[in-house]
Amino acid sequence: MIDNSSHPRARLKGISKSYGEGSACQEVLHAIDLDLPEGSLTLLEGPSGSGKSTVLNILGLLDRPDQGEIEIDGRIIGQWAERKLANLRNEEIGFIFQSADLIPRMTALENIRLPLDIRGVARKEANSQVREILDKLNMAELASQPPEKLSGGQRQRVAVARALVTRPKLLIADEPTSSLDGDNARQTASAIQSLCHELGTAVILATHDARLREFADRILHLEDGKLTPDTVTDAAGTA
Ligand SMILES: Nc1ncnc2c1ncn2[C@@H]1O[C@H](COP(=O)(O)OP(=O)(O)OP(=O)(O)O)[C@@H](O)[C@H]1O
Repeated sequence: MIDNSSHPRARLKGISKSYGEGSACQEVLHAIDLDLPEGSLTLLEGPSGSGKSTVLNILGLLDRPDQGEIEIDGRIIGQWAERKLANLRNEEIGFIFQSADLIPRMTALENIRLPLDIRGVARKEANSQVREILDKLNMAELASQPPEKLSGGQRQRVAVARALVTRPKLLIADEPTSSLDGDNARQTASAIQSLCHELGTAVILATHDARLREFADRILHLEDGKLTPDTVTDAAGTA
């Protein structure tokens, strides 16, 4: 059940981040605020170098901000130790990158099952969870195929399933469709959208790909260190 009355799945408050020192210092993010509600897909657009990956790395607890607060499902992260960050990341955050990075010599089913195997989920239960997610993505017939027998789009949808099989609270997707053609990009975005709505996962997806706009619940634009609602969707009242 989606309950937007409670705290968002992830929240950034007053986040600033600079790289370099002295005269080479460049402020990439300036006092960014961002809420990612349960079961919603937020598209993050912005020119190359505007800091989209930096936002995702901070949300994914892979990088620390210079200033500001990160909140994941109501917990303020503050100065948590690396081990605690790694645990939270493994248990509650899923990642999808430009390349699917599936393990060769393992079938699609085994690749998707890997995060469940690592958690020690019993084989029968894990297989049934994988089959459930493959069914939802209309990919059941691909379960026994190794990555080299899959198309680029199918591989990326396997990566989507692998990222979501553990039902993370937050999904971070960095340019997940940039290597795909139109149909495959749309099918991958559609897979992310339908699973995030169904599982209640908050998704943030950074992209240059305007084809993905139709799948977004909200579009944000990052430029000059600031995050603003996209003017078109804002005017339509959906941002
Ligand atoms: N580890 C780092 N050290 C120094 N500078 C960095 C580092 N990471 C990012 N930057 C700089 O910060 C700026 C933002 O980079 P970032 O990768 O977040 O942008 P982006 O919007 O994701 O770009 P793209 O769309 O090209 O992937 C760039 O100028 C980049 O060179």
